[in-house]
Amino acid sequence: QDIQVQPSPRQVNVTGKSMAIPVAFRLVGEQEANPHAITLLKQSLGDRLGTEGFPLYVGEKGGRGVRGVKRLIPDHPEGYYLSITDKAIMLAGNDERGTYYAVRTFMQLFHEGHLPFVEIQDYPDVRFRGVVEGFYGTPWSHEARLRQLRFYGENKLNTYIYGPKDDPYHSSPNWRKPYPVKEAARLAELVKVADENEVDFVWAIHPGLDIRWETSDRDSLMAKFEHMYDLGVRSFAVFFDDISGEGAKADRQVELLNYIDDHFVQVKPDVTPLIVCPTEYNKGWVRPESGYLATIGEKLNPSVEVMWTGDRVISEITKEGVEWIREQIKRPSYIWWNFPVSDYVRDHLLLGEVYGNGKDIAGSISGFVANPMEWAEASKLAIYCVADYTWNMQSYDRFRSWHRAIRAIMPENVEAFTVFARHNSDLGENVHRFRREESVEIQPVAERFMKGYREGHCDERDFLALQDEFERVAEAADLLLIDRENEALIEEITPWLHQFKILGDAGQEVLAMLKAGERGDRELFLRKYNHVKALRKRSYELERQFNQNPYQPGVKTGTTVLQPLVLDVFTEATERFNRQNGTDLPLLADYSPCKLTTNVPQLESLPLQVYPNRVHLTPLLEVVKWPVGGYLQLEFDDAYRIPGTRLNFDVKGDLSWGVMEVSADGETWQTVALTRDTRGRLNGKWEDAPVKFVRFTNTGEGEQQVYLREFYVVFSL
Ligand SMILES: CCCCNC1=N[C@@H]2[C@@H](O)[C@H](O)[C@@H](CO)O[C@@H]2S1
Repeated sequence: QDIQVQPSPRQVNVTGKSMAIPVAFRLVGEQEANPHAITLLKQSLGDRLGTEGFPLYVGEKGGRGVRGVKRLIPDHPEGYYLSITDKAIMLAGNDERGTYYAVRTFMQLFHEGHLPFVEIQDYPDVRFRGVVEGFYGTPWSHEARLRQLRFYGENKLNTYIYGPKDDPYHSSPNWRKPYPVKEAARLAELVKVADENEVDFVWAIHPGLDIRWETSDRDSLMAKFEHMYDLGVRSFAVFFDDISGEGAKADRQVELLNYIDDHFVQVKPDVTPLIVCPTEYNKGWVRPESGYLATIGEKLNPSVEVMWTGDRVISEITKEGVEWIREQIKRPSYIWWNFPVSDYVRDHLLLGEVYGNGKDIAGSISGFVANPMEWAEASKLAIYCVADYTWNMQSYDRFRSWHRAIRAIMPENVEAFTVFARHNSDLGENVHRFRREESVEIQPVAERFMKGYREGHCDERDFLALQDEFERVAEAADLLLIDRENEALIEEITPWLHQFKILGDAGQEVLAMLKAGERGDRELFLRKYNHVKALRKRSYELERQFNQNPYQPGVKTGTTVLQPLVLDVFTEATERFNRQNGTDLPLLADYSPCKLTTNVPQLESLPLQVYPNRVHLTPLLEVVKWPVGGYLQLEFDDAYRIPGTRLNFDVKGDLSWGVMEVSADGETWQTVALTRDTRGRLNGKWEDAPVKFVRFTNTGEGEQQVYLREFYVVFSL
């Protein structure tokens, strides 16, 4: 079909003919139709809309204006029937939202002064579709949220769940308190703009960190919901994720949730179904012996929606997986998809395609919301694709959707943003071992070229292809840095654009270095060598200056193919030069003086943040279950003194179950005395003979549940 509608409609019949856009439309049905749909029509048709001209019928099934097409309207929530003929235009919704969506589709049919004669019957696969602002880190700004809600209206997403972990009035300590006046007014404005864009604004509460199972806290929660209801909120959620202890008890949670459902949701005339985030929210964390999910499945009111992230915290959603959980909770699950969220790989941007989820899962889920990055505008790439996928799964095409998302978000710089997004999509090593494709087109060329170069021949065609790619990288960075069409987006990604420019330059220069080496041109080789070293230093300085945070500070780009290629070519060319000229030009420092071993499942692939004299474990956001005998060990490349070490597990009790030890040989160990400071952190040091190993072990009687807030070791020769 030559018409481009986002998301892809279900059933489209085009006749191939079209008509010039009428100069005037006679609007029929204005009084009865969804007012937001009428407002949208007026915005897009302006003064062409009036009481004279080409007939334009709009309204919900049963309305006078659309009486004739009643049986053509799909009988599904949010469904609509649209037809354009040389006689009239019909925009007929199965319900109010359907009418609104018919208008959204209609607005996309205007093309070069013409309207195609077309008949569309359309409705969404998934009932609740949208975004959950549920990440750790800087919550989105008010302006960013307003832009998001309008974006959801354009893309037929009907749900925005407000649940930023770092909002103290959403979570502890102030979930019991009403919002201060200013914040309350902003939330009220968000609700209003959400309504205008036919988006349910779902306000979530996260009480589990300190909730007491008494009527006083239950009443506090009900009062808070009433306060939010007064602000205009009509959709509510309770999050019990990422907690341990009292708050994690299933029967207590169910008792509270059923109470809220019975005494609030079901008694209010206009509140949508309650949504809950269970504590066991992915299959990897299910403990059958706990009976947690069984309690939810059997005792929680069937009208309550239960969220689920899949087989793991970060995972692709499969038919098998959603059918499994459906059995457990005795209802379809409401998917919280942890993509493009990057709060566990904060130095990376996730701008790649949306793929890996089944196209056959619609029958077993009630909702699908994406948890985005703290970078609101940059998250729109994935959100656009999720809108397409959840509306019409069968016809979803990951590349087509991604490419149309880029055109929608950066119409003036499609090529440049495509290059940038293509090389900023993988996460790198991370604790969840979740990876995404990156640099897919150039990867085979890079691999083949490097293999050939190592074997002594440099394939000219591949060389030129790589050179061309690095030139495009450098060009894209500069074009985007001066882009003014989407300033909010450029502001978010500027650190990564600077890093991308350096990568493009470095790529071209290492290839020039290689050529100079092949030609035996020492002087040129040394010039290029020094330039690459300088670029590398600038790259490190960017890393230290931008996007600083306690988790993954810094700015990474092209980490899966392009950066390793630059490093490989540089290393190979420099080693050859040193051999040919008897020189000892240093290589680029990229080794790590320390490696981690552990038998704690959740810590297995935990990346380390290595600095000149300190090594940090990447803090974790989730609760870590630390089994008896569980240990975490750092092995250094040399023997060092340990002037300081610090750990913070954010647990209330003492840490008598744990012991910190050091060793020179990995055989004999000495205990390090730890002292607790005023903020509950445990500090220690080892001033005796230098050691190569530092480890922490649970020598207690039972499994411990801790937060890995901070764990670092200062080492020095
Ligand atoms: C079933 C839905 C509950 C999901 N709750 C989650 N909480 C955390 C989120 O705040 C994080 O952004 C996410 C990614 O780190 O991990 C988990 S996913």
